[in-house]
Amino acid sequence: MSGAPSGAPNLADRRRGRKDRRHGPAERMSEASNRDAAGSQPRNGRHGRVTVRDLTVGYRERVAVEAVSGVFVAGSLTAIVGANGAGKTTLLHAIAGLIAPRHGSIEITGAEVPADLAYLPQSDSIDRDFPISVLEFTALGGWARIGVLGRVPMELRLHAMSALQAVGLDDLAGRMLGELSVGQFRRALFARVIVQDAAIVLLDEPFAGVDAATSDELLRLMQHWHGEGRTVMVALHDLDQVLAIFPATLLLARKVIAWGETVTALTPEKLLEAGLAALPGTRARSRPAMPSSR
Ligand SMILES: Nc1ncnc2c1ncn2[C@@H]1O[C@H](COP(=O)(O)OP(=O)(O)OP(=O)(O)O)[C@@H](O)[C@H]1O
Repeated sequence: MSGAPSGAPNLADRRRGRKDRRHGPAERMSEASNRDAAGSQPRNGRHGRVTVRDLTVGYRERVAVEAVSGVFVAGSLTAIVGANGAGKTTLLHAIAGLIAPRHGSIEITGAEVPADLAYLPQSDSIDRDFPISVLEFTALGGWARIGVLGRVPMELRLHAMSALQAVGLDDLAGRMLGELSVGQFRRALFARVIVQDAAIVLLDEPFAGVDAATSDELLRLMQHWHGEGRTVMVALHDLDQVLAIFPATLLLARKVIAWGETVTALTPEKLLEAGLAALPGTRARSRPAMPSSR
């Protein structure tokens, strides 16, 4: 990954020759339109492909994600966009295996989960009071290689240090995690993802609340991961950023409003349907409420 060691050297070998050849209804529905501008042929032997079939996820009586079907093709870079409460985090949680589907399924092929799936949560959902240094936190990205209770081997410490360098945080490696600012903590989260070296990367609002320079650097890092052939999904709110950078977009309002090439997914009509104001220069009329949960 960017400026850092490429991580577990045996991952590419493990993935080699694991092309997915399945073609069910979910694939037919969205795969063609979901191919990104860089082409959907993953590079570096990475083939993480996520197929979502009729997925419904909820919390008690509330349905947060309903009947979602589609494919995140290997090597794609997809923005997941929607109003507050649209189900973006819930979908990412379901893909990461943190919440079980109520109905439907998620199939991940070409990658060994959970080790090959990196999830960067919203920063405010992490307890930062845990007594751990920035370096140790970053090294946790390699948990699959060391085991949760194992000692951090020197090779992994070096890898974590190198990842901290890549995000400009090496000077703070010895600091306690709780002492970092919001932007520094976000960089540490990205460093942890670098160490994990996963084929599938899920980012939940990774650029929220950071300054423009930090946001630009982290965006470049994310684009680099995409360039390496990883499958990257990002929940975010900045539509200008989505239009400028993301080849594919999933527009969500509990259900799928649109899923495909960004320029065709983010039309004024579809944005309004999703409860979002239309982009500047487009004809925004009213702003309908989010469809209510059952
Ligand atoms: N732990 C939970 N328990 C109960 N309901 C929840 C829980 N987490 C989310 N929800 C509900 O599920 C729906 C989807 O929430 P989710 O966090 O996935 O939306 P989101 O699109 O990520 O929103 P935001 O942009 O505000 O982060 C919302 O109605 C929310 O209130």
